[in-house]
Order: sequence, then structure tokens, then C-alpha cells
Amino acid sequence: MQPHPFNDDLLLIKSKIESHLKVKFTSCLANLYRDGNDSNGWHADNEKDLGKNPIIASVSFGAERVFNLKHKGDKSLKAKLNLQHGSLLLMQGSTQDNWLHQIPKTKKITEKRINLTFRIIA
Ligand SMILES: O=C(O)CCC(=O)C(=O)O
Ligand SMILES: [Fe+2]
Repeated sequence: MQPHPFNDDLLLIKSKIESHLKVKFTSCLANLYRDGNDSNGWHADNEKDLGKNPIIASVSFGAERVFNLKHKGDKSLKAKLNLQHGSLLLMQGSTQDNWLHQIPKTKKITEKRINLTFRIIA
């Protein structure tokens, strides 16, 4: 993937999150879900360059989508959130070590959603 410099809109969103959380982010990954047919399969954001126990701030715009979490070890542990327009989801601590997350496909959603995940990359 080819990184681009932050534009003014992204810098504004980044600085609002940073002053709220007292954390500085170095990068942002943008995902476009054109409709409910676009999804993001089960994964953990545990790439080496994120370091141990990464803090990831995830902002959602547009269509509300389901966000599922499942524990890697204990299959009985699951969580389901609805990520609303304008919401901020924070993943931190051992979340990526212990849990997988996904945005499942759905036939109910025909509208677009944009998700921005702000990250600290060494
Ligand atoms: O779209 C979302 O809310 C999640 C995106 C995600 O998990 C990722 O980019 O790693
Ligand atoms: Fe993720």
C-alpha cells in the first residue's frame, strides 16, 4: 500500500482524537465499505510495526455497521457493537493479543461507510 500525506480534513479529525485521548498518532488506514456486501474478515491488528499492545482509534462515518469481537482462546467470549455515524471506538491494551474482530457482510445495508483507524507506527 502506498501512503499519502495527511490532508487537512484528516489532520482535523486526527487532532480532535489526539486531544481527547492525549495520544499522538502517526498514520491512518481508511476503509470504504460501499454497501453491506463489503466486509472485513476476522483479524487482529497485530503487525510488528504497531508494537506490543497498540492503541488504535477507529472512527466511523456513514452507514451503521456491526462490529464483532471474539476471544482467541475462550470461544464463549464474544461481543457485538453497532458502530454509529460519528462514533469513536478505542482498541488498546491486550485487545489485539486476545481478540479477533470483523465487520460482517449484511444484506440490510445499502449505504456507504467510511472507517478511519488512527495508529502509531514505529
Ligand atoms: O471498519 C472497521 O470498523 C474496522 C476496520 C479494521 O478492523 C481495520 O482496518 O483493521
Ligand atoms: Fe482491524
